[in-house]
Formats: sequence, C-alpha cells, structure tokens
Amino acid sequence: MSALREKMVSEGRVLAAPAVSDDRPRVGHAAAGVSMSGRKIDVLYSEDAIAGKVDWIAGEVAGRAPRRLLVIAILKGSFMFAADLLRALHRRDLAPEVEFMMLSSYGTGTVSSGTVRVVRDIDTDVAGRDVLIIDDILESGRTLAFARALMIERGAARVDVAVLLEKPGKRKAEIEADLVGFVCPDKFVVGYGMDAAHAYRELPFVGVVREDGDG
Ligand SMILES: O=P(O)(O)OC[C@H]1O[C@H](OP(=O)(O)OP(=O)(O)O)[C@H](O)[C@@H]1O
Ligand code: HPA
Repeated sequence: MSALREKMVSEGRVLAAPAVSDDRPRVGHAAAGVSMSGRKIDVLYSEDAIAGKVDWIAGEVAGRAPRRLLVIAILKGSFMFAADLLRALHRRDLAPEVEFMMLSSYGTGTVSSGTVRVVRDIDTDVAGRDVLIIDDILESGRTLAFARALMIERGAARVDVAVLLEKPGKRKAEIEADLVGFVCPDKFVVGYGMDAAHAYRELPFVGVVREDGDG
C-alpha cells in the first residue's frame, strides 16, 4: 500500500481492501476434485490452458484482417470467454464493436430443447460488416446455426464463429466453428460461463460435475 493510501485508510477516508490469504485454493490449477457447494468438480481445462487458447484464437482472428469487425457474444454462456477474448483482441491491435445476443435452448436441462429462443436481439445493423460470433460451446449446433443464419440473412459480409469448446459427433444442425479452443469429451461441462441449472458460471476453469457416487 502506498504511504498516501495508508494515511487515507488510517484517517478513515477510504476503505482498506480486505486481505487476501495466500492459502486460498488455486482451483484453476487443481488437477481434480475441487469442491463447490458440496459437489465435486473435476477440472477439465485450467485457467492457464484456457488463457493459452484464448490468445491463440485472438491471433487467428487478427490474422484474418477483419474489416469493420463486429463481435457478437451469445449470452449467457459466452460472457467470460467474450471478456477474455475481447481483451486478447485488443492486445492484437483490433478494435471491434461489441454486441450481445441472448439465445437460449437448454433452459435448466442438460439436453437441447431443439428450439432456439431469442431472449434479446442485437441493436446494430450488421449489413456489409465482418462479424465474429463467439460462444462458449458448440454441441447440437442449433444455437450457432441459428445465429449465423440470422446474421447472413441480415446481410453481413462475412460471418465467422469462434467457440471455446466443441463436442464432436453431437451435431443436429449443419454448422462447424471456424475457430475452436478445445475439442471436448461428451460430458456436460460447467464453469467459465457455462452453467448447470444456473450454477457454476463463475468458475474460472471448465470442469465436470461428479455424479453422486463418483468418489
Ligand atoms: O450447440 P447447442 O446444442 O445449441 O448448445 C450450445 C449452446 O447452449 C448453451 O446455451 P443455453 O441455451 O444453455 O443458454 P445460456 O447460454 O444462457 O446458458 C451454450 O451457451 C451455447 O449457446
Ligand atoms: O456441456 C454443456 N454445458 C453447459 N452448457 C451447454 N450447452 C451445451 N452443452 C453444454
């Protein structure tokens, strides 16, 4: 703490930041079995591994020299990936406009309902622009096929799709992502934005919730 800040804290003019203990769990680096609210989460992709992929995806996007780039993050699941990827794009000297579209097809379940619902649309006109749609995961493909088709229908010049994860062999709609961080095993994953019945989105890593009796 600087001398000035120390003086201000002692005079009660500002609040001291709470001390952070060094022994807090480094969950992002744990190999397995992180406990969250009584459930065990096995770490599949650590914070470091994710950061490496995000940086790689940003490099690939920059290499495509997009024109008038508009990044559209598909909420809710992509919020953490979007925040990290946008900062990585900035480090690559890109200055995209950013939009958010909220789509939903899973509700509180772990299987796609088959119907994609637009909960919130974007406000920006995409006609003639290079669009990068980003999402956390590509599974049945219904969500991203819907989003991509909508942007093409609205006249985007080019539409690329970047996902942190894809599950192969699960596609129910015709779509492949242009940029993929990890090819993911066929397990329901949580964390880094992704939820199971609204829980676990805050985790900084991607993991799998252990079934009862998994040890
Ligand atoms: O390829 P798909 O089978 O369509 O699955 C992928 C989509 O499912 C999840 O969203 P969800 O509908 O659960 O909404 P959320 O982002 O609000 O969690 C996820 O964030 C993707 O958008
Ligand atoms: O494995 C998953 N986890 C969370 N959300 C998802 N949406 C599609 N697949 C998944």
